[in-house]
Amino acid sequence: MGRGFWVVVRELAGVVKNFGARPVLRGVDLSVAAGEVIGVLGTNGSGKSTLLRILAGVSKPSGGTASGRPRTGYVPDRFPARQRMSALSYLCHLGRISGLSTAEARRRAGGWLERFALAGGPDAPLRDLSKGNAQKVGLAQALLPEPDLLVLDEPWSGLDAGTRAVLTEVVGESAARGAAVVFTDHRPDLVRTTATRAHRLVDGRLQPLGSEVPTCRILLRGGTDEEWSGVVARRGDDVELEVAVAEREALLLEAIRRGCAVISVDSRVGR
Ligand SMILES: Nc1ncnc2c1ncn2[C@@H]1O[C@H](COP(=O)(O)OP(=O)(O)OP(=O)(O)O)[C@@H](O)[C@H]1O
Repeated sequence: MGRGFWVVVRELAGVVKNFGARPVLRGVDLSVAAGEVIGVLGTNGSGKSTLLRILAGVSKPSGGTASGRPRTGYVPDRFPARQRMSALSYLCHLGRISGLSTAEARRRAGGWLERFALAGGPDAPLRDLSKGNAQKVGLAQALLPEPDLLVLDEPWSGLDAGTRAVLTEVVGESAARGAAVVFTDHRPDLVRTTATRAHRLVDGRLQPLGSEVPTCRILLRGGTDEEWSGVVARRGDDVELEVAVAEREALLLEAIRRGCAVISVDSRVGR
């Protein structure tokens, strides 16, 4: 794989993904070039993980094309690490599968676990790891083969402050050595500061950040059990929605119809 800016490592053209009759991606075009860091924002259920699975090559589009076969490291939104084996043994095993010698796999795996400060050390059994520590092993397995494309699904979530900073450094270093990085997150500020290019996934399509319609956040409490679209977060009885400013009045009327209390309407727009 050639290195350097504008070498496209992976390209999605008109990618559609349906689950049953339900379209989640409706025509996504995305060129991913070596050395760039692409951030993807989107509300819960907007299809970010679906998009990243297709980019990582672990899921096939229902329509359109996904081309390029870079060496890929992928961190899914939930890292499944239920095995009895230690973090180090697990990573060494994956390293050998990806073609590394045992000694090299051990050296790299140990290095990543130390850098991410895995609690319990490299011999900690996978199934005993907390969510954040399992996430560190997930990151280490993705970084192990020095991928040309790093696909990270909400990689900062669940990490402590120190490890979040290390991960930000690692993303920068990966791009500097010529890897492409694509990540998702829910925080527009983090996406803006970390990515060289940022998008928002809306209605199954990618929009460059900044070109999207202005939105506002509305916090509702209680009401009927009907599903909302545009959910950003749920806390107990509270649901936080992000909606286009143009739809604000209609949504507030709907909230009243459903018997919800309107706790706040955040007037910051265009995020
Ligand atoms: N394997 C599947 N089968 C059926 N529906 C699915 C499957 N995977 C995802 N979906 C649906 O596709 C939609 C998009 O899901 P996805 O996980 O991609 O969203 P997301 O933007 O990553 O959400 P979140 O921010 O909550 O992680 C959701 O409605 C989800 O229920």
